[in-house]
Amino acid sequence: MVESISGAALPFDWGYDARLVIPLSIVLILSTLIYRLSPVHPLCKFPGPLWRRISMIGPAYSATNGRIPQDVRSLHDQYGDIVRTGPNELHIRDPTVLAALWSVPRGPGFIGTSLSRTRQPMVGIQNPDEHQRRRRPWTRGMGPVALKEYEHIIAKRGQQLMERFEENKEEVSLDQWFHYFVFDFMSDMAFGGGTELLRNGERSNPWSMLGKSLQIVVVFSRLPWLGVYGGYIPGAGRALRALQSRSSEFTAQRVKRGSTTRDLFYYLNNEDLPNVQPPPPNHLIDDGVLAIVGGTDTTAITLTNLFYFLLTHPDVYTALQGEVDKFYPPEEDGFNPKYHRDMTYLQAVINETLRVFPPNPMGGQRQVLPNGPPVIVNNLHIPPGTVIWLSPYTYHRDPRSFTLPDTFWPERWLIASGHTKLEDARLPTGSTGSHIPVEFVHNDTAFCPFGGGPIGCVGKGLALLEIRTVTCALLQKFDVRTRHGWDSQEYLKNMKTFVTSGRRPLPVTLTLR
Ligand code: HEM
Repeated sequence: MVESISGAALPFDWGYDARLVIPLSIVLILSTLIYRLSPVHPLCKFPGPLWRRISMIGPAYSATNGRIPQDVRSLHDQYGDIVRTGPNELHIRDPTVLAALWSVPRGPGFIGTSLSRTRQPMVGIQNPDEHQRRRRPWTRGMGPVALKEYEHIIAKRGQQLMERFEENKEEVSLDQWFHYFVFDFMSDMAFGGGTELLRNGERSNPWSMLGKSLQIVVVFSRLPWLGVYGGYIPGAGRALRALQSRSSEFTAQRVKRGSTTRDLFYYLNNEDLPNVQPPPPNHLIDDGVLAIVGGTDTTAITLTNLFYFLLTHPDVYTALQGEVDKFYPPEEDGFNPKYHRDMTYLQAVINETLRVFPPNPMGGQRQVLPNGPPVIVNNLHIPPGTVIWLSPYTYHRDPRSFTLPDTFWPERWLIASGHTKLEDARLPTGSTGSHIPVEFVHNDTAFCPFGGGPIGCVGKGLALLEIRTVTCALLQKFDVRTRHGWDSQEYLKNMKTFVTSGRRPLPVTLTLR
């Protein structure tokens, strides 16, 4: 019989002296801390705040303030391009190594957010071969042939959006309607139907649990082991379980119904390859959640930010309206994407919106394989097991890559692509001089709102198609004006990033053109 610390006899023999538990734990914790601070730790040569080297608990807690991108940018300004932000974590803001680092495999953050070590959507799979296998149907489902099929769904839902705009034109909350549009479109596109937010409003939203518990999600993504235990706490993963169960319902209905159109599940379920076995149901359910989580907020936030910039930069609005009117006069079908590729100013405005406000400001986490070789790029040597972050926000706001990085200036894209000469380009809104006051720099490699490499955003083409179509159709049909009394500064206040950069209200009035 062994005694407990309080001296009472324990009911069974654990095979060791229980009085040693506390002292041994203290020794273990202290030796771990000393190791993490010591010159023998593999990341010792990288600078960073002392408290971040000790444990991930502090950084995970500080991430709940919703200001991770801004905080990381300050750390880079203080410590340089490579900062040790955790015992085993680096943030890297060096465009010369970025292209190579995109091929580092996925990091462990999704283990925490999906509350499971074993069950992961495609985006969370760390093993590169398995990830590549799971990504194949996604690549088919997001390729040019598939996108062509989705054009009519965008047009149908886009038409419905314009009708709602017309009915509510006195006061329209653009952010809200863009969210309704992306959810209805994504449900049609992924599952062949299932939501009617454009018709019935938010109360009918079967995905309303999305966006809940974001502060917990961000903590679990920094402390994956806690996420795994968190999964056992009743209530902790309620939003995730609800998402899975909703996706499970939608998936079951969709698989039972079979494909009526070539939707995303047509590819994810291998219906396009009759000789190939369909994947296990859990893969389909998790990838259904991924389509909703990855493909809705990001696109709606970009559309809202784009119109925020148009409304606060009247010269840009006028220039874009001119281009839309040239390609989509009233008699043209505003939902037909046939002119998109010629609309250089539209693309410049979209790029600039994504540069200043990337909807996923921290991008996708990476980890050098723990049992593999180190990653060596130029003079940078990253030891096995190191978690790395390549934050689009910090790359996009680096003056070495982009002139006046905090300024919204779509013309920079036209200058960089040779469509406009620097001396002929319109200056940023509100400029007083006759030329930009600094040397023009533009580094395309540092532009990464969709991440990059073999695990970069698979939905980029679809997102751009949606954004271009809705922008053209809206500007073709309506004049958009801010609601009287709206304070544009309010939009910038309380911008909080947990996973995405969050949704902010954009109230406008619309007038039929
Ligand atoms: C403006 C809109 C969007 C932005 C800014 C965006 C951004 C991103 C980023 C930063 C990543 C991580 C990439 C990396 O780790 O390198 C990602 C991954 C992903 N995105 Fe998007 N995304 C957008 C729209 C979409 C859409 C419409 C879909 C369609 C369902 C989608 C599906 C995915 C998927 C499935 C992944 C995981 C890819 C993988 O693990 O292989 N995204 N996205």
